[in-house]
This record gives sequence, C-alpha cells and structure tokens, in this order.
Amino acid sequence: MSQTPAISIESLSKTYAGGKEALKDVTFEVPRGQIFGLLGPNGAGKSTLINILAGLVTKTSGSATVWGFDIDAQPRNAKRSIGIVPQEILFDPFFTPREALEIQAGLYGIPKGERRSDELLAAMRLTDKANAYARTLSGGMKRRLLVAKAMVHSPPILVLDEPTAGVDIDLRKQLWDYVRKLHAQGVTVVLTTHYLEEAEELCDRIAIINHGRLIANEPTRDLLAKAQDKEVVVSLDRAAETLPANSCFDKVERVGEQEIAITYSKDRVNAGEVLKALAEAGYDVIDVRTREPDLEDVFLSLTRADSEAA
Ligand SMILES: Nc1ncnc2c1ncn2[C@@H]1O[C@H](COP(=O)(O)OP(=O)(O)OP(=O)(O)O)[C@@H](O)[C@H]1O
Repeated sequence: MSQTPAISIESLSKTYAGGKEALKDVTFEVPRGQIFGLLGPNGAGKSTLINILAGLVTKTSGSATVWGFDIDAQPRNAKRSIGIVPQEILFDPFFTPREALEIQAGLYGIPKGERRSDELLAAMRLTDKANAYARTLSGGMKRRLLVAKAMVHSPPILVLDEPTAGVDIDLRKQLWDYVRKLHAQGVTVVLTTHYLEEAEELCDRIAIINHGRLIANEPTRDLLAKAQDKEVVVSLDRAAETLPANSCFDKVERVGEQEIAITYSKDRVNAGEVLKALAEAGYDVIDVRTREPDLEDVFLSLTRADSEAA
C-alpha cells in the first residue's frame, strides 16, 4: 500500500474578494520525505496556497489534506502537522528568543517538560542570544529564530516561504545545511523560492505555478532533461561574414567580430553537425564554448508557453 502523501491538494481554487483568481484548479501531491520546491514568478499564487494549508486563508473550492488530515474536517491536526516559516519577519521586539519559543510552544499546548526551546536555539546557533531582546538580533538571526519557531511543535512538514530572499550567502548556506539536517531526520520540506539554482540543488521534485495554475510537477532531473536548447559560441579564424546554415538550427547570430552563436535543440542536432555547417561555410574553428541549459531555461520556457496559451 502506498503511503499517504505529506500534502495532497485537489482542485484547489481561490478567488479573493474583489475578484482576483489567485489559484485555479490546482491539483498535486507532495510525497513524504522529500524536499519539494514550489516555484513561480511574483504573484503566481504560492503564498496563497501555503496560507490555505496553514489555515490563514480560506479556499474558495477544492480540498487539501496535510499529513492525511483534511484541512476542513480536522483543522487542528492539519495545523499541528505543519510548521511554516513566513516570508515576513514579524515578532514582538520585547521578547527574547527563548521567550518567543516558549510562548509558541504554549500556543500549541506543549507541556513545559516536553519543550525543546534550548535544543532549537542551539540548532539555529542562537544559544548566546537566548536572552537578548528580539529587536537587537540581526536580520539573519531573526530569520533563524523564525525557523526555530516553526519547529517548536516538531511538525513532520516544514514549509519555508521564500526563506532566503534578501539573505546573505553565508546565512543561506547555514539555513540550507539545517534544512538538509531536518530532511535527513525525516522531515518533509516544502520551499518556495525565486532562486532556481537553489531549487535545482536542493529539491527532489519541483512544481511550478504560474498565474494561479500548475504548469509543471516533476522530479527535478526530469524537468532539467526538458531543457533541450543548447547554445555554442564559436570563435572563427577570420571575420564572420556569412552565417552557417542548417534548417535545424533555431538561431544563428554574429556575437563578435569573429564569433558566431548557434542555438539548437539537442534532440534534433548534435555538435558534429554544427562543426560541419561551419566547415561548409569555409571557416576554421579556433575555439568553442557551450552552455548547458539549467532550470532557469526550463522555467522561462514553461512560463512563456503558459502565458502565450493564456
Ligand atoms: N488578500 C488578498 N486580497 C486580494 N488579492 C490578493 C490577496 N493576497 C494576494 N492577492 C493576489 O493574489 C495573487 C497571488 O498572490 P500570492 O501572494 O499568493 O503570490 P506569490 O506567488 O506568493 O507571490 P510572491 O512571490 O510575490 O509572494 C496576486 O495577484 C496577489 O496580488
């Protein structure tokens, strides 16, 4: 028997008062034990979806379960199964990190003896700031405190909404190390990000939302395999006067005095044919640089195709 997914979303739609359709018939599952990336341009509907799961926004139609609990029928259990690190940094500036964690644990009704405030402070490297006012923490420390707050009730699912927006590289690395550690301990992680590189590096599976609709949901490596465009830039032995021709090239352009860039689809043309076309045009090749497609290319081509279809 297959395991219940960590999150299951079925035909979920949300129209805000005022008429904005933020989610349109979205259906997908987040398998347990994964690092799952939810990607999409600004305003795509990612926060709306997360806020519905967190019980902060009411859906218009459709259904969702969190760790097997229906968000309508068993909202308390659903909420207890998920920890959310919000985009915005919001806390009471007069509480210390330890107090903030204790209050959060109190909200979840966790008895004093079962609280893990000190363990979480240590994991987020905040032990020496445990008793400092929150307002005296740096931006990075505040963000780490938010992650600790999301984990006080030991949820099996942690959702990070754009956690590294405006965060420096060091902190980003630390945050990802911690996310990987939680993942290794069995926590299912969902992260929304604009950093495609990050999603490519961290996520097992990626879903893409555009204009409220789901336009992709695949293992990261399959999504990457979809990027078929390859670009080669060749340096020639003399000025690039005539451009080489092959009806299968997508684009051929002069990019420098003696340089030509050729874009082609890997499933239709190979590098040998590129070199042959250059030889036929009478050129000797001095140097070749290639660029492999990355997730950014897939993302752009998928969102572009979707906008054109809309
Ligand atoms: N409370 C609200 N009332 C009306 N419209 C809203 C509300 N919240 C969000 N929207 C609109 O719904 C759409 C989706 O917003 P949402 O915040 O879910 O997108 P997002 O993908 O999270 O974007 P970002 O990456 O910028 O946070 C946007 O057009 C937004 O303006």
